[in-house]
Amino acid sequence: MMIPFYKMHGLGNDFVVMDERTERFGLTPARIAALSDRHRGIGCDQFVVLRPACQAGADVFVRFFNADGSESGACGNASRCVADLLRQQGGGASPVLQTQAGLLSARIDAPGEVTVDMGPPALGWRDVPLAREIDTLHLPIDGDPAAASMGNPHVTFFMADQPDLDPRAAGPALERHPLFPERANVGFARILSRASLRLRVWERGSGLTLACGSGACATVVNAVRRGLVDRTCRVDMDGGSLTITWRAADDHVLMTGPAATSFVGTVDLDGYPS
Ligand SMILES: N[C@@H](CCC[C@H](N)C(=O)O)C(=O)O
Repeated sequence: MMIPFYKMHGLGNDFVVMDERTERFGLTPARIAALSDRHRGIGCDQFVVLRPACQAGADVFVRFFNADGSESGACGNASRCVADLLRQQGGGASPVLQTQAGLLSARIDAPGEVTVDMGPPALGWRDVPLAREIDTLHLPIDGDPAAASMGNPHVTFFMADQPDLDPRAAGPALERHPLFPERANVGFARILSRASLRLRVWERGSGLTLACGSGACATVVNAVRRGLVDRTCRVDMDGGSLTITWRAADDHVLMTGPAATSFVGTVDLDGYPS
């Protein structure tokens, strides 16, 4: 069965997008993991499935899966890509995405340049979630990280005056630290100024990526909570930069950055586990 797919990326955080709005393709976690494999499949950090929206006001229902087949409630970079894909397909300038984390309003600023309202962060220990009641601003882990949810769990380490740390060293163990019952995305941030920071992220279920949109949002939220940056902050990642604004008026986090289509292809699903 030959199935079309879109290969897209946001700052090098790359996605396979499959459109199940008219037909289902039997995309089990095992099949998604096999298709996401960079050696034996198409290859991607996240696998994105489009379904018909079932909530009033939404244009499409979007589900995000990591390369290991696990599902995530949010993916910032893929949200910008889906908004831009809808534009390419003739949609309007303000698409609304239904996600597991709620409705996300997007704005096409220019072709391939998108702002997504990622909604308010969730800062309670049950929201992240953490395994027990702890102040999310100071977790009892070496390095004094902070935690926040942007629809998915993030922990942020602020690395004072250190050269870029390789997240592959500490990331895997921290992702599965007993404090995080649903695992966590692990960010290593270095403050550059009141309006900019450097970030590398070890992603739950995918490993080191070139950029992480929800991670950029969570990091700015945690940096503002610690009094380290202003509410609008540029986040420089290996693949490029995003602008994040944590709006005081309504607590929403806005993420602005690029969305790109690499190529469109077809794949024979019969060769993959069901
Ligand atoms: N790359 C993403 C985040 C993807 C999901 C994450 N790995 C998770 O499991 O929560 C982004 O751009 O936000």
